[in-house]
Amino acid sequence: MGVKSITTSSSKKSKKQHNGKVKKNKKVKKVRKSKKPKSTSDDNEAESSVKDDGEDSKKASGNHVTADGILVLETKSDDDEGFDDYDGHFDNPTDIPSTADGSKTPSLVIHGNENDLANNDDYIALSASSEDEDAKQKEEEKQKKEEEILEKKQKEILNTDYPWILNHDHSKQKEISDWLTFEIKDFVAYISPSREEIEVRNQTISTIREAVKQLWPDADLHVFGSYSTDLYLPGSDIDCVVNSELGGKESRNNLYSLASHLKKNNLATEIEVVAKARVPIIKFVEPHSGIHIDVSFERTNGLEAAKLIREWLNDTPGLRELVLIVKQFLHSRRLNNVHTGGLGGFSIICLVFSFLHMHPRIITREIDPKDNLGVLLIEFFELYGKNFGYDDVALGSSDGYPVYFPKSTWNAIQPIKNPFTLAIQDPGDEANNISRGTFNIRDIKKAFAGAFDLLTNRCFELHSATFKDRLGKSILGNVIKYRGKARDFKDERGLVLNKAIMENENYHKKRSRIIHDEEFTEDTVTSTATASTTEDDYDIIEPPTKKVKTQPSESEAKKEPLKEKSEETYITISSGDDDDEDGYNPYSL
Ligand SMILES: Nc1ncnc2c1ncn2[C@@H]1O[C@H](COP(=O)(O)OP(=O)(O)OP(=O)(O)O)[C@@H](O)[C@H]1O
Ligand SMILES: [Mg+2]
Repeated sequence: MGVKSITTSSSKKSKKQHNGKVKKNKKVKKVRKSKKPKSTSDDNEAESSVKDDGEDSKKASGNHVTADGILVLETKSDDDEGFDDYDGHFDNPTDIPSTADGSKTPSLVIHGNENDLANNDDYIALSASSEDEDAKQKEEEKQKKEEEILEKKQKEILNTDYPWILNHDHSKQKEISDWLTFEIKDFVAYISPSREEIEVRNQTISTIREAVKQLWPDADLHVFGSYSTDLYLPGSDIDCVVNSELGGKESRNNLYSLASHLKKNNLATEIEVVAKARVPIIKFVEPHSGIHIDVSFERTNGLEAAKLIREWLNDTPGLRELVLIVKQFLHSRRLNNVHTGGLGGFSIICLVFSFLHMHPRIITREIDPKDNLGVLLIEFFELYGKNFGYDDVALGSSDGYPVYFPKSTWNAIQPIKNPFTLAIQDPGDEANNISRGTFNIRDIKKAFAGAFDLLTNRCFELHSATFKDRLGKSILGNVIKYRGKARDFKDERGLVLNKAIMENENYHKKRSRIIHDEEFTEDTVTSTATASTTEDDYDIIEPPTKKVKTQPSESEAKKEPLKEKSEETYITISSGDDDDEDGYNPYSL
């Protein structure tokens, strides 16, 4: 089922606009990264090697470089992070003016077939044979010309910002919304990982894990975040966590020990130790792959979240596509970095998940999300750019499904100093607002609203253009750009195993076995105790606390239409232990 027109009216779940009384954001302190730290006595013990490094260390911030070249950040800013040469400015490839205030957005309805080829003087009359040949020749010439124009335009865009349209021309689509849907799919295919990229990530994780185990035999390294959910862009970092039997690896000294150990083994450059943060981490670049790695310590919440997000992906068609587009959109505007008030990957996932699960036309099965990604993207921008009531509404979940609730009833975030903030309840911890760092919601909202205007204007413009003028044009290119290394369009996630996913599945399987075994032991102990005390009629034995698995609720049953269609291409890869899979299938997404 496809939607054949774009309307602006369907996603007005909350019409409350912010009141405009927004305090100016505090300026974020910039901390200069030490790109080429001086390498000195590598042999020093990590703990003792934390020394002052001249003038830098005298800064009030307390940031300094250790003797073995590790940057220690007492305060942290990541605003120079990024994986390509984005300039942070919005370069509109078509120079279509945006309706700056976003208030007068035209309602967009695509009419009949004015642009059909049949209306473009393509009619060839049947008559005498010489005329036939003439007409045929003319037609061939015309086609040749069109191909030349397309080729020329495609050559031009090689150096521009929307390479996903190369050899993927959808300009002849009757419905503009379908054109945008195809472009979104092409973009996702374009940035999806190749076999080599997955292998490099797998290898990188293995190498770091070995090094961690070498230093701490009681510890292991697990991956969470976008690599373990297949929601990574080509340059995304890998989020890892070190957990240990003895615990305590998050101590300041241990952080330095690991940083130093990785450096000595040539496994880390550009190392930063963020020891004082709420979640202490080490950040570095693995030099062989060039991948940015974040390592946190002694936590399991990210591992839980990874499993949950994979379940969301399985149950929510369109989630992966829209998340990747929104990530890229925010990245190219440098609005994705939580350290500078941006919107992080986890928050983006929650916003899109909530949007899709509460969309009236998806709930009622009126539309198939995969066939309507274009309309949905526009409506996502409309909702969070124009209509969402940031002042009053929080996003949360109930029975595993997203809900809205009043911010005023969320005790954990009281008192609310600035009402114009995004509040998203962590699905794994109801006291945690995962978007509390997103203090720049004003710019994010503005960017979303601008994207809505740009996309709808572009759709209008291309709708009334001739097919000749549409050739080589992009709709999506009006709001996102990609300036990484040239890529092919191969999504090879089905060809090679993503070890982070497999290991996360194994981790959860193992954990549920442990819980089961514990319960079983408790049951056995209890029944033994019961048996041995049967003669003692008055001994009351408390039943063991059971971990109750939630039954699917009524609302879950209603959500059935969001389940992925089974006729999709399905390639399974054996992880060596079939039992350990949680049903995640990259090619069904
Ligand atoms: N504010 C937060 N509170 C609790 N956990 C968080 C928070 N932010 C991130 N996390 C955890 O860290 C993981 C990675 O978060 P992140 O924002 O880096 O998203 P990501 O999917 O890895 O995106 P990206 O590819 O942009 O890095 C999340 O899946 C979540 O488990
Ligand atoms: Mg991440």
